[in-house]
Amino acid sequence: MRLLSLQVQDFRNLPTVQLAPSPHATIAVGQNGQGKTNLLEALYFLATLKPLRAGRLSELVRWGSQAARVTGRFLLKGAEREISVEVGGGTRQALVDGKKASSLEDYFGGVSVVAFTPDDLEVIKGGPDARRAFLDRAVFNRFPAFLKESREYARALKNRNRLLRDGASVDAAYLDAYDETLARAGARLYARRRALMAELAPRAQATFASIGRTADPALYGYHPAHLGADFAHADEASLATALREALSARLRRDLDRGFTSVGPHVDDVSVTLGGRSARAYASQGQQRALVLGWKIAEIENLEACMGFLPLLLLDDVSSELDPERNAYLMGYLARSGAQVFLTTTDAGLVRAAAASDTLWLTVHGGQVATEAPSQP
Ligand SMILES: Nc1ncnc2c1ncn2[C@@H]1O[C@H](COP(=O)(O)OP(=O)(O)OP(=O)(O)O)[C@@H](O)[C@H]1O
Repeated sequence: MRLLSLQVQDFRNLPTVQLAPSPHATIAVGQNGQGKTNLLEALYFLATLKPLRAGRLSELVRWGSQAARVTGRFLLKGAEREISVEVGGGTRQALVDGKKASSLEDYFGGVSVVAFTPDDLEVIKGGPDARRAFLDRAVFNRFPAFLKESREYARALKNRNRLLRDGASVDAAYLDAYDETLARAGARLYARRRALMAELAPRAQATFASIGRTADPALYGYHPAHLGADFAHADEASLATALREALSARLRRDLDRGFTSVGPHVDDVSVTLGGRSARAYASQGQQRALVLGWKIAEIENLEACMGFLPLLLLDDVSSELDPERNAYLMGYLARSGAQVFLTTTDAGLVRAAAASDTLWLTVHGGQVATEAPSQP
């Protein structure tokens, strides 16, 4: 997979951007608040249809404009295709080769992206929802059908919660039918997440061992609390049965609260260092290394299992990592041959690692120029 060209219009503070990225590294340099992250966000939005950080779609449209548009021309399995996304009036429209996409599968068709931003530290420091979102992004990259499957689960959950809020008037038989649907959809999500973690955790643990500078091993795990010891081997039908039982066991409580308290939507990923919670005990630098281990594992895993490297977006990562880990990351990226977009406020941090075919961009006040920053 390779991005051949990118066009951005009225996305955040970027009025117009048109560029042909390097097949390897494209490095955007600029002071704080100039639009570097916005450029990465435009790419992320194109590749996922999800904002990287905005809560609402309307935040993506340049102030004073009606709509934003991002278009990318990709080389995918030897064929070129163009995908575009338009946002306006709070909705988004996905286009393939200029026509409305017939389905999300048609739109994505092999485009995948892995982003690494300073906010990713939330995966260690933040709550379960941040880790779940992180896990699900990786699952979606690995198993594109997961997008549809997680939507089905979200729909079933919404319906059940609506019913629970009706409280005493709920017909038990009616609720049973909802539980059946929810348990089946939930079991699929468990199985997808479990499969991804089985591939990814050993790789992430190995990467951490080489960058963590500690004898303590890292462990990344996914094990929903109510699913018992045989979660690792249970088939999907057994997972659905277990979830159904958990839903029944908590029905009273759920009716009181008006929402469903068990299922993939409340799961967590555990990250431990030397057997202790990384959130409570790992240093800031170790936490960064734990996230870096995960990201590199994700890239390696996609290449091994899907046969292509994702597009990599690295936002201001060089200032987050110490020189040794930074050198490790740059070395890894150069060896991997991945197509990378990288932002930095200080070109000096990445100049030494930049190959001769690097495309340098200078970002200033939303204007993106294809020129190298001057050497100090
Ligand atoms: N919808 C929008 N319309 C216009 N400008 C916006 C919009 N959303 C954000 N901005 C502006 O974009 C700028 C921030 O850009 P961005 O986050 O890309 O900065 P950056 O270059 O990555 O900076 P840093 O190095 O601080 O992370 C801010 O000036 C902000 O006001």
